[in-house]
Amino acid sequence: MTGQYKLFLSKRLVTEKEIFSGGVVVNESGVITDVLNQNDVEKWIAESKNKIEVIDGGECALIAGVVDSHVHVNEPGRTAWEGFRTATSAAAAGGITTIVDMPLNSIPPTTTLENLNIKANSAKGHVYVDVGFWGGVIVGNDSSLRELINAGVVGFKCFLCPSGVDEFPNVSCKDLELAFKALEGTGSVLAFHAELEDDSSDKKDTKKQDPEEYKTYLESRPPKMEIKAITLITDFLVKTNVRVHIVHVSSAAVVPLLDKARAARIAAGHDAWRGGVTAETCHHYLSLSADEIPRGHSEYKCAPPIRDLDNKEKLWKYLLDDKLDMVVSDHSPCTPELKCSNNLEAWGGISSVQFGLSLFWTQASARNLDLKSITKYLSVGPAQLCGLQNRKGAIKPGLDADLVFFDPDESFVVTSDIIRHKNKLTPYIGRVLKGVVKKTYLRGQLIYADGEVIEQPKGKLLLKSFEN
Ligand SMILES: NC(=O)NC(NC(N)=O)C(=O)[O-]
Ligand SMILES: [Zn+2]
Ligand SMILES: [Zn+2]
Repeated sequence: MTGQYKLFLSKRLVTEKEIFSGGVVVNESGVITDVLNQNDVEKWIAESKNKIEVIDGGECALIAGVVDSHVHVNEPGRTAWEGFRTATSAAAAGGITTIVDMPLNSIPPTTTLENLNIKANSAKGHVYVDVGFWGGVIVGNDSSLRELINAGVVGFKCFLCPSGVDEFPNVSCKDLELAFKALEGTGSVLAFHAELEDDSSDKKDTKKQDPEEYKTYLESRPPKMEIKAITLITDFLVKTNVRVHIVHVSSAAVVPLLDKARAARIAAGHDAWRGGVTAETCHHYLSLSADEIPRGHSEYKCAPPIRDLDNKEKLWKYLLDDKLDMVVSDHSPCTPELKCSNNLEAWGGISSVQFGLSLFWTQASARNLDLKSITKYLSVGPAQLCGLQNRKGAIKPGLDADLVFFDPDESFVVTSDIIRHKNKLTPYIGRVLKGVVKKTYLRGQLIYADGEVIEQPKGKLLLKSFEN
């Protein structure tokens, strides 16, 4: 075999199962060929007939690149909110090697093959990390779903309540029936924004309350809205074999309902991962709580909302009990003027893609979790959701060498000059986070080093007609 091999060394190499001193061998195509323990490293070097470049991270942990399966890039159409260059350079700086773009907020939305191609063409040549794409299910586009699958979308997102943008209308039960029918047998996944309007009489009239207080917004979207949505979805689950995923679970109260639905599907012999019923939560729900949100600061506003401390602790418990499958950013930025002090009127969405890994590690390390938790919840889980498990998400032979040298013991302060998102507004300004990304590699190639993103974007679009 000719060609340049790379050998990445670390005293703390993190696989799905172990942390040990060893090395990762990467071939000239950027694929991992071997994962070696310390004894085998010496042997491999001695016996290798290949030219080898050794990249020694020393005490820095070597982890799999993070897969963030929930990112709104907004280009084209709302490029002032976020674009491919800025979002993917923030991702690279944050140890993320794959993002998956959500189908809404860009214009047009990713709801037809033509629209997907428009989006992919605006991304092409401008991505520093690999980018996958979600399609959207909206009113009346069921006939477009199969061709979007054939083009390579990872799955579909739909809304059960207004999405915040007119061009992405929420679906009714009738639309869902058509969508499930179109997706049956494809292996694709339908992801739900699971909030359903609650019209019960005991709902607080938030119009009479101070709109700058976060509590006012929080009370306008009670856990009941999430429960109602999950109840509707689980009613569908008995009628379909399609994989279902719940995005951004906020209320811990829905987790037992999902668990029950999953158990029923598994008992019925459903052989998809997790019985085809999966759920994610987000860094903001695991890092923040409603009581710490200052008045008039809508950079904390997202839907569903950040809830109280007790809810946050329950989400952590469910995550560690394997009742939630992954943690993602739901990076959904906008221009500063849309983040006004009125929490009822401001845009709902939190910007954070660059900080997900360190946000998670700040919390996880304080809870005595080890580095394998990062791989499990931030890489393996999202990769599996998106059908990328044979390419992305872990350090093992056959997968892309998407690797990060990460110092888990060092801390940093979030300041606006280090933020690479297009708009710098984020709830995390001034916070001290634990865990610093030193270097990020995509398919074995350096894409970020010590504060600098390497020019010449090397990312691929994970679509059939755009790869290579
Ligand atoms: N239109 C949006 O970007 N919505 C997003 N906004 C949030 N989560 O606040 C989402 O994922 O629902
Ligand atoms: Zn959503
Ligand atoms: Zn989102």
